[in-house]
Amino acid sequence: MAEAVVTMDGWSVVHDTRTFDWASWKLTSEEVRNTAIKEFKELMKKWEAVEEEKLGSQSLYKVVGNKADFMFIFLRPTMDELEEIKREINKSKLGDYLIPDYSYVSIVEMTMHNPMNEGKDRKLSPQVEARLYPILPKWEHACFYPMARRRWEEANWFAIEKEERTRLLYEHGMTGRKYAGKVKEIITGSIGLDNWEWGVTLFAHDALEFKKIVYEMRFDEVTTKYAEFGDFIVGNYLPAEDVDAYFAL
Ligand code: VOV
Repeated sequence: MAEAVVTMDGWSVVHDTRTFDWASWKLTSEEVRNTAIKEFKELMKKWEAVEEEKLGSQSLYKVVGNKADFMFIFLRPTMDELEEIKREINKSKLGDYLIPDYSYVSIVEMTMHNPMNEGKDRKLSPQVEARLYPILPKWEHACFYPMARRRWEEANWFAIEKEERTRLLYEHGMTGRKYAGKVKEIITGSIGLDNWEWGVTLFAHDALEFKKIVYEMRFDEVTTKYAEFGDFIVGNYLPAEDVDAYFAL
C-alpha cells in the first residue's frame, strides 16, 4: 500500500485576482479618485506593518495579458484573516472598481519527501520556519499556477511507493536548485481547499526564467509522468510607491 507523506504546513494563502473597472474609473471625479487611492495606500501600509511583524506577508502584481488586471497574494496565519482582508478591500472605495475574478486558496506546504527533512523531528529549524512562513520576495515578476498529480491507471502518483515519490521529488529538487538566485518558489497545498492539488508561486527578476525552469522541469520524470497544470498567471510587482502612477489618468 502506498503511504501518505507527512506534511508540514504553514500560513494560509489566497491568490486573489481582480479586473479593474477602468470605464467607471474614468467617469469618477478626480477628488473621489484621490480619496480612493489614499484609502487604498493606507490599507497597504496596514498590511506592510503585519509583514514587518512577521505575522503574514503580501504582494500586489499588475497582471500581464487579459486574465486579470491585479493579483494580490496574501499569506496569513488563519483563513479568517484572509477572508477579512477580502472584505476590507471590497468595502474600500477602490474596491468598487476592483471586480473579483479568479482566486485560489491554499496553505504553504513542505513534505517529508524532502531528503533534507528526513529524520528530523517536527521542531522547526529556522530554515524550515522561513519556508513555512515566507516573506514574499519583492522581485520584479511572479508566476502562479495550480497543479495536480495524475491518477491514471498507468501513472497514479498516489498509488506508487513513498520511496519512489521521494526519489522523483529529489530529482525535481536538483533541477530547481540550478535556479538558485534566479527563481524562488513557494509550494502550497490545496487538496480539500481548491480545485487542484498544489499551487506553485514563482518569483523572478527576469520573467524568462519562468519559461526556462518550467520547460526544464517538463523533462523531470515527476513532471513528465505525473504532472497536470492549470492556467498560468504572470504579473509584474506593484510597490506602494508606484500606486499613484498606476491609477493616474
Ligand atoms: C526554484 C525551484 C524549485 C525547487 C528548488 C524545488 C524543490 C522542491 C522540493 C525539494 C520538493 C519536495 C519536498 C517539499 O519540500 O515539499 C518540491 C515539491 C514540489 N514542487 Fe518544487 N521546486 C522548485 C520549483 C518547482 C516548479 C517550477 C514546480 C512546477 C513545475 C513542475 O514541473 O512540477 C514545482 C512543483 C512542485 C510540487 C507540485 C511539489 C509538491 C509535490 C508533492 O507531490 O508533494 N516546483 N519542490
